[in-house]
Amino acid sequence: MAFKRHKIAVIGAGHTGSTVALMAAQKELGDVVLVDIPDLSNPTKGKALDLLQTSPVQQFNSRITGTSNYEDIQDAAMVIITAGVARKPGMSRDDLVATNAKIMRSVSEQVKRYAPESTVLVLSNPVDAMTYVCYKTTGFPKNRVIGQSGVLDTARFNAFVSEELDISVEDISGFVLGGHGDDMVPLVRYSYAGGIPLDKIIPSDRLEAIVERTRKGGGEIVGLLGNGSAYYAPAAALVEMAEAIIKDKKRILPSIAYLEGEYGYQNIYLGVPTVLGGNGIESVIELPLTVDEQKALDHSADSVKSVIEICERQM
Ligand SMILES: NC(=O)C1=CN([C@@H]2O[C@H](COP(=O)(O)OP(=O)(O)OC[C@H]3O[C@@H](n4cnc5c(N)ncnc54)[C@H](O)[C@@H]3O)[C@@H](O)[C@H]2O)C=CC1
Ligand SMILES: O=C([O-])CC(=O)C(=O)O
Repeated sequence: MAFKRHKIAVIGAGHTGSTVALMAAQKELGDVVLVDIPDLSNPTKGKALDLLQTSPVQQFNSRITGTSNYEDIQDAAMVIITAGVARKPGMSRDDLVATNAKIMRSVSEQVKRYAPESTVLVLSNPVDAMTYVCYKTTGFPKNRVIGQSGVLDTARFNAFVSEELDISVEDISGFVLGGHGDDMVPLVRYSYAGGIPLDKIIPSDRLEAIVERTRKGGGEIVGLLGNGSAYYAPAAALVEMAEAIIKDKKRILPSIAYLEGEYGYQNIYLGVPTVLGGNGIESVIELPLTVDEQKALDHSADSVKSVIEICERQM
């Protein structure tokens, strides 16, 4: 049997979608099909053509095409959903729920129809609830519907620690649990620099400031950009998850996973440590939490549940 490149569909060709297309192609993870809603002109085709023309310079062989026709995602192995509106200064991610849940349902119906065997990564906010909507709409097994938050939140935490200590990002491994909101739970107790627990080398007030800045990391960028939200680091996070799955790497990465009893929760999508490989989420890793850590996680899960309830009333 001939070997073929994977097809990766990226739905939503805005800031994050087009950046994902470029980063995935640069890594030659597969041929990328960028999809967005039809327009009088054809910006999605135009973006894809521009992106493709970086390939001779950067020496990658992945193809990138643009379309507004879902038939073009037929049999994609992976679908990355970035479609939806982004928040503006003064808004929370949850303020996007009504608009983005509608978009997520219509996109997920197309994914179910044209790429029924795909593994889906969801980015659109509020992402824990949007991943739930995608799961319920596609009816795909839970291991194949996965949300992105923790890779990005951990990257922010690691970047701040690297700046604080003036040491390489390569040696820092932070750990963030919970929903992708300001009440997410960065767990200092499970965070290290070169194997050394962070609380041994960073004073507690500085560490608390880093935790707080991580929680509000998305909002900091929304405030600075003025008209939209972060996209380079979110795209890099999606591509790291996609690579772990496409190459069956079995990496331990945080994912937004459907929980059926893990950490004490049922029927919810929430950020937890997972093993990501060829079968998507191959397992959820449960860790012992202190009473205070569990309380913080419960608080975050309650916020996610209330947004999921809003979505369920619309479904
Ligand atoms: N989970 C996370 O960590 C992060 C989530 N986000 C979220 O990702 C989403 C996208 O952000 P950006 O790319 O910056 O926004 P953007 O506005 O640049 O791009 C969104 C694109 O989605 C398209 N779109 C809207 N409805 C569609 C539909 N029915 N079918 C196909 N495409 C459709 C729009 O035309 C637009 O091109 C937002 O909801 C944002 O809040 C962004 C960064 C991080
Ligand atoms: O903050 C936002 O609206 C976008 C996002 O989720 C992030 O950058 O973490």
